[in-house]
Amino acid sequence: MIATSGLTRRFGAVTAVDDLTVDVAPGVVGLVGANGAGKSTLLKILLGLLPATSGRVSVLGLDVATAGATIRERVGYMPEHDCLPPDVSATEFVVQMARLSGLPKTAARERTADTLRHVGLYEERYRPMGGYSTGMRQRVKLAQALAHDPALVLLDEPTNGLDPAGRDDMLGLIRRIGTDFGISVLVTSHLLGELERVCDSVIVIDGGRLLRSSSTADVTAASSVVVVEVDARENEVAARLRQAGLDVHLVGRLLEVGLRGDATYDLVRDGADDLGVGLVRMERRRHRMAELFTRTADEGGGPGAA
Ligand SMILES: Nc1ncnc2c1ncn2[C@@H]1O[C@H](COP(=O)(O)OP(=O)(O)OP(=O)(O)O)[C@@H](O)[C@H]1O
Repeated sequence: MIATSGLTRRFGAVTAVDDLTVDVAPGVVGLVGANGAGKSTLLKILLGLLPATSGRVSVLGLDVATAGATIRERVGYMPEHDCLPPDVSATEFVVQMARLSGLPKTAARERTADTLRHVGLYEERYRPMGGYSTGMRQRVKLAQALAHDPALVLLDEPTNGLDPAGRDDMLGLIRRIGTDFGISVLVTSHLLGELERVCDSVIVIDGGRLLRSSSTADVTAASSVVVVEVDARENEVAARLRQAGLDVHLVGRLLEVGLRGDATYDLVRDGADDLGVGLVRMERRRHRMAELFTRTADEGGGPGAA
């Protein structure tokens, strides 16, 4: 979907993107980095809006240096900053953007209605955007990126300024762009935790340099720890399970039990039952990407994962 080789972009003394070589497969891909890491600069280079200082980049198999206009026909872009005219409605705006992308009038109207419905804007779509909440504005920005049915969308910090419920909605929408419509997504955020929930893979950059590029499934594979929560007397349950030959650590009120095959689950259930204690939760822990990247940061001075 995207390939860069030795990509570098300097602004005077600042190197915003520094010798970046990365191959991005189709799917929903996260690009994470602290503020100033070079994410927006990279997106603008991918769109052919900003020339690289050196190195090569291709998007959808096309060379950005020579095929910028063709790439922009097939790629949607949601910029980070607010860019919506306050005195027009979402419908008028998205129709206009779709027409600028080359759709005929009727097709532009139809696509606009579909896309605005998809992002969850209904009767509000006829009101001037100046009165919209941040969440509604982010949805319009997303809709205009999708209006011309692109093969790939580049989303720059789409959860910025949203409250937790708004973030969840936006992350759900992003996931569905990939799964329901088969459109590849490159989405940036400074929060790794939110990207791991919706992305097939994540690229981490810091100071314009590649720190890591990994598939989410590889990183978040199941660990060998079963987390157990009981409704009382966790110390006694822990002792009981140790007697049964299991490794148990008490962390606050939770028991972390080392997995020894499927029999572990039966031993935990029986142990709690013997003591007359209720079992609230028993689940195999999954690694979180943040753990891995925090270790990387400790070793190499990269960004803290949130
Ligand atoms: N047009 C420009 N002129 C000068 N310096 C710039 C320009 N654009 C970006 N930079 C610098 O390049 C570095 C990377 O900026 P960039 O906006 O790409 O980071 P980012 O990861 O997108 O962060 P943010 O989320 O804060 O926008 C920063 O140090 C920034 O100040």
